Amino acid sequence: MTDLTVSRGGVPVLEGVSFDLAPGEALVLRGPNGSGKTTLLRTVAGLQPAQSGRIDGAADRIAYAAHSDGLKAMMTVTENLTFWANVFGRHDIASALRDFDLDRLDDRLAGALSAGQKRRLGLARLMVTGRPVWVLDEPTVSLDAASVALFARAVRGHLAGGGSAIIATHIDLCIPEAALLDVTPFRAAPRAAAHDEAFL
Ligand SMILES: Nc1ncnc2c1ncn2[C@@H]1O[C@H](COP(=O)(O)OP(=O)(O)OP(=O)(O)O)[C@@H](O)[C@H]1O
Repeated sequence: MTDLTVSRGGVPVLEGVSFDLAPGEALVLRGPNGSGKTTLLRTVAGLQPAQSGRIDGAADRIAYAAHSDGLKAMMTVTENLTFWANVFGRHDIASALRDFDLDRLDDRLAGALSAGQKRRLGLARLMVTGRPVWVLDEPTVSLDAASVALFARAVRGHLAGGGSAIIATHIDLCIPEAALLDVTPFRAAPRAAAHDEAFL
């Protein structure tokens, strides 16, 4: 990513953000609430255009996990993972079930899972996509300490297999391979237009 400016509602949020992410590398985004981490991740994932700058090598390589778990409530755990695997032309869900400790919940409806179990299933979806770049927004919300450790292990396994990850989080994930990027210095200066919209 080179010299990116990202915006919300037409107002620049972060300016001049550049970073590289090679296979096997992870980047943890830090910054206070409202500083622009979600906006940056959504832009990198191609869900919204960059205001300026360049994003190379991201298209079709990213699996994005947002704040919501993106589950089908009336499908079982197995059916949800199978659905996502098939969307990405893949079939193996066994390792995702195992790595996120979902084996014993495999035939439960997603709508009947606890918040932390739903989150584990939402994250397990990443594994079945086969996509090399994981873009994750606050992935550990609702997770207990044991599940955070499961998640960190899954990320490290992904990195060891040549994958990469960009993760916005407020907690220490204990992923020693990860570099940190504090977005605070890249916050856009307040624009006159943002304050002059007196008639909105
Ligand atoms: N539609 C919009 N128009 C203008 N500003 C917006 C709009 N949506 C969000 N914002 C602002 O953009 C800024 C960046 O929000 P963003 O969600 O990227 O922050 P964040 O770093 O992910 O925060 P958090 O840690 O709370 O999740 C915030 O100040 C937010 O209020």
